[in-house]
Amino acid sequence: MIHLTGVKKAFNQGRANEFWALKGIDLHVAQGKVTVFRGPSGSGKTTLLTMVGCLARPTSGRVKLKERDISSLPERFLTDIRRSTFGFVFQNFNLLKGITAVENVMVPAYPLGGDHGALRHRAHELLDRLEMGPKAKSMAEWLSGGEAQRVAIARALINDPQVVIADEPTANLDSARSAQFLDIVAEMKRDGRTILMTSHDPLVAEAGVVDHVVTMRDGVVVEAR
Ligand SMILES: Nc1ncnc2c1ncn2[C@@H]1O[C@H](COP(=O)(O)OP(=O)(O)OP(=O)(O)O)[C@@H](O)[C@H]1O
Repeated sequence: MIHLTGVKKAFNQGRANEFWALKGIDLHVAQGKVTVFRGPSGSGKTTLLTMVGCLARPTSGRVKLKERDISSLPERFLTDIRRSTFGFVFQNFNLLKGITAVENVMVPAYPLGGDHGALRHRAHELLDRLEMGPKAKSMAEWLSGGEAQRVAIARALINDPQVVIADEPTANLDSARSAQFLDIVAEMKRDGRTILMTSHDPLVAEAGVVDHVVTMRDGVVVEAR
């Protein structure tokens, strides 16, 4: 589904502090599978996810999504593809403060227009599925880490994405909540979604729901299984 060929990414290119975070990645991500990226801090996992999720462009190399080369598309096309194809769960969940949980879930759907009432209904349904119904009207800043995470997951799913990308999703969770998160991953997989996540947590890499583990070091893939 997603093919990376020779993907390199430099930060501060041409300056004294030039740094190559990715040094040539070849990778194939199959549809409907769960892939975990692991490796030491600074090995390039997050940078790679930003390439795959069209959040940034490679310095060189190609990213193909369903046979379409997306690495060279202009920003406005990338924005559309990002919105229609990917859902993101960021490490600190990045919920907007001052608005409720359900309003946070609705935010990524606003640019697509559509009926506000139907959208609110869908957002409530997603929160119910994640057992967050009772907290739907809580302000984001009142939520615990595990609750905020489930709101972030509901938000990632609001546009019915084919691919869900999660950066260190269990970093702020205890073991019970991490296990609960993996159950949610299993459900997303059953729904046919492709899931990509980074994790330092061995429990995540070894979980039964995970199909592929990609190990990175110093901007290259050292093992893929
Ligand atoms: N915007 C940036 N400008 C300069 N350097 C950057 C930038 N973003 C990332 N880097 C560098 O690129 C390298 C890879 O970063 P990345 O966040 O991809 O690593 P990671 O494997 O996800 O690490 P962690 O496990 O700590 O999240 C790091 O050395 C980082 O300092």
